[in-house]
Amino acid sequence: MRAITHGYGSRPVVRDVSLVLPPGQLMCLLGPSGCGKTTTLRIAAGLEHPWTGEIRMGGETVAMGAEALPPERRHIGFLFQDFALFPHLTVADNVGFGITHRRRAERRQRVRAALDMVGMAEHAKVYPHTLSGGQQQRVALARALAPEPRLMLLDEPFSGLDARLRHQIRAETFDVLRANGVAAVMVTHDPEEAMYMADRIVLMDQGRIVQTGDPATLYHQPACPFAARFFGEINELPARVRHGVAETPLGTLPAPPRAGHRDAPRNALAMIRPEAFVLETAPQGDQPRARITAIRHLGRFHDVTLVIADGATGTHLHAHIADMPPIPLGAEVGIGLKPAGVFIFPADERGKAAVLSPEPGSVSSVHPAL
Ligand SMILES: Nc1ncnc2c1ncn2[C@@H]1O[C@H](COP(=O)(O)OP(=O)(O)OP(=O)(O)O)[C@@H](O)[C@H]1O
Repeated sequence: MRAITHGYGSRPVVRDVSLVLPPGQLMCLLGPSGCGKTTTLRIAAGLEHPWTGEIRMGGETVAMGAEALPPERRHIGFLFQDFALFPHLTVADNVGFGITHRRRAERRQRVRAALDMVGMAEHAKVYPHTLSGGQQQRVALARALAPEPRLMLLDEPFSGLDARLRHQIRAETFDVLRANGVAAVMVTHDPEEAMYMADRIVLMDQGRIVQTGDPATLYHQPACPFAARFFGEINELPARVRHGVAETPLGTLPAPPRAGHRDAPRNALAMIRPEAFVLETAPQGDQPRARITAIRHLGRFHDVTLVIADGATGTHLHAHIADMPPIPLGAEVGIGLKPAGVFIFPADERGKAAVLSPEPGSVSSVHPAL
């Protein structure tokens, strides 16, 4: 997909999007509601004709300008949230629905193979209403895979399922796609789901691609404040950068060149993931300090609220501490930071507006844009 722009009426909702999906890989389009994920998927499917740009599949141009191959000739499988199986057809007939043009013996063999893939072969003769939600989802996956598509498109396929089933079905879907080497593009607004499923995540905002990369890159090297915020709660502090060093309320931190390497100090934003904090019970010398005002045990870690003396009200920060030392509420601790969870951005980068705290010097941790 190259330089695709598309919209509804005169309003563009997908802007200059280019994507490359290597064979057998799973790509997730991730972003907040309305950012253009589904429209991008529909363009790939041939359900929307892009205003501009080109789409190629396996070396063949399937859309360019007014010329476009219809969806049924693109050899694409679909799995959407409302995967509606046909209630009056058996499981086997549902799965065979998209391959009725093939010879009978071949069709039977494909249906059998597709049901085997998802572990539903023994349910071939029953009707969908006798199956659980998870089983129905497996049948829908088998139906999508039966025609041996060269590409699978999945749009929030697990969002109708409750949390436990969702985890199970997404793991099964991932295994089936992987085992069969099926290339797939999946739309989700859930960063955790994208990180679980994707070889490559494409993060979108307002119709544009913000960042593309493997899950670790997006989490550990966010390209902008929006990308940093999208993957979870993050603390935000004002900073001033000069000569590659950021002055923050938590002391000086190294800053990348683009955050400010000129002589004149530049306003910047320091973003700190909660898990980047290290608490020192015996602060040393001029080490930055904070007071502990709340400790909540959340299973895998403690959520610790810290207040640093910064302005009249102090600044609240949230730390996630896996091995919580025995520290009483109200104690003062030294603050250390693991560099991998600290990002410094120029204050004028995208997302600047959200940098401002609701009240001067108050809560500066921000929840993901879900
Ligand atoms: N058929 C349509 N006609 C007019 N506007 C549309 C149509 N489909 C989508 N839009 C608008 O285009 C924008 C992008 O929608 P799209 O469904 O692609 O986003 P999305 O990222 O998939 O969001 P969601 O997760 O909420 O589905 C939204 O503002 C949406 O309201």
